[in-house]
Amino acid sequence: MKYISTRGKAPASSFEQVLLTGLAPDGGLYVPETLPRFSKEEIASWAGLPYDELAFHVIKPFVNGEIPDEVLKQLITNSYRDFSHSAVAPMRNINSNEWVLELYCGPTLAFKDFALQLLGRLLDYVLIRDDKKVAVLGATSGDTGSAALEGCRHCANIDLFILHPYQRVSEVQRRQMTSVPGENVHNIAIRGNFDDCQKIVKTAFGDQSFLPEDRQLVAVNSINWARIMAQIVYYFYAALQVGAPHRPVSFSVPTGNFGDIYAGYLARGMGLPVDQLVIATNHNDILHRLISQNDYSLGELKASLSPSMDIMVSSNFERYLFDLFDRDGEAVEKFVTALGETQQQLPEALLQKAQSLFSSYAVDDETTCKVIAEIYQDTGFLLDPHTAIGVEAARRCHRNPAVPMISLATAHPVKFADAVKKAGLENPALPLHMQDLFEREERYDVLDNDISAVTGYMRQQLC
Ligand SMILES: Cc1ncc(COP(=O)(O)O)c(C=O)c1O
Ligand SMILES: N[C@@H](CCOP(=O)(O)O)C(=O)O
Repeated sequence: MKYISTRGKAPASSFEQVLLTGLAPDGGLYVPETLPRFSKEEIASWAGLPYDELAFHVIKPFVNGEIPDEVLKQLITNSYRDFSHSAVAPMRNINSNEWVLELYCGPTLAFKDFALQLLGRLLDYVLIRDDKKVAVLGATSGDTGSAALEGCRHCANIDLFILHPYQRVSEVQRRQMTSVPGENVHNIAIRGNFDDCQKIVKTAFGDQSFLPEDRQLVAVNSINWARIMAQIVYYFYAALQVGAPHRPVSFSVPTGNFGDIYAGYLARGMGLPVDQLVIATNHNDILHRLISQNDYSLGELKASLSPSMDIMVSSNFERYLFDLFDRDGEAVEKFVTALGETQQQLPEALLQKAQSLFSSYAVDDETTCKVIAEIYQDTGFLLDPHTAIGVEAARRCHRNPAVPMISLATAHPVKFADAVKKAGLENPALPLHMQDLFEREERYDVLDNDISAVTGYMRQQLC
């Protein structure tokens, strides 16, 4: 298996090459040249497998033998060993055919742990084997940051630089990142929003001349293919529990950078019978506007009660566009680089194609809180605001009630006290391993929204 760029101008790369980078040299994102496809019988034979065993089957074709099977198996098993629930990703029924997939049983209480626990181990293995040192550079709206630090902080060959938007993440999210000890951990608060942080990261990948000679940048955001690869697994895991592959299944996914829902799109391409994928957004609704009104234009990024989804420039949408545009890299580049300059529209036939799989819905803060309160009252289950948006969008968009609808629960409510309080409910207690979070020392620096401020800072720390 080779990986190619969505802009069509970069040489094909191996798994190890895409693991150890971020963007392709032409500014595009890597995708597999061809997607592995599993037969119905093969998928059916995985019913009842423990999470890690299923993950090995799904992930193996993407690694292409570049890591020996036995090693890969062990890295996967170790990644999910310490999750707080034996099912790793437990499923909960909230109404007749409505399900919630709990993806927050990892160490940092968000779905990011599924990929970043594995990414940290894959990097550690490859870097030690090849005797290489790298600098990880990531942007976070709150959850990727702590999951990346937790996944990679033990790797001696990695220095970690995580940018978060100053005063725009929740207090628990900030403390989870800024209280991580270690000489190799560098938290930077940027005076700007998440899109600003992500732009700095992408610009730095494009010109790495600021790094010492023996270093290269590696991404921990979902621009790194390995992130997406690991996130495909739980779509299979959940679907198998409600009767797939013998019946279709739908998913509702709280969406920001489009990584999570893109993983669901790939699961479908690999043979999982997915009927509907619901794009659930907060008022930063560029993707909802595109799907519902064919309006792909930047609006003002406004803070919400679901801060992790305060994103407008949705990185992985480019990967989907690459397929939608029949893998025409030039057309993709033209479409995505015009964002911000003009209002972009899809040709009608392509919009209809997108709409045949994707539905979308945007949920405001008030409704988010109402849903948190209602679901708690009806089921005793406390949702975080991102999950509440997914559940509401699922209810609004579910086309066929006979098809199970699974909403992805992407974070634990304890991370978002503001929303829980505004819903009139009490915030749950922090889990045992985070009990002293509010007493831990915090370390971070605040920098202007300026690429040279960040690259200068990184150079100073690395030299
Ligand atoms: C809790 C939570 N939910 C949903 C999302 C959206 O996921 P994606 O960016 O993959 O669309 C994020 C962050 O991206 C998140 O942290
Ligand atoms: N919501 C994310 C934003 C970054 O998304 P990623 O999936 O590309 O890492 C966060 O919490 O940081």
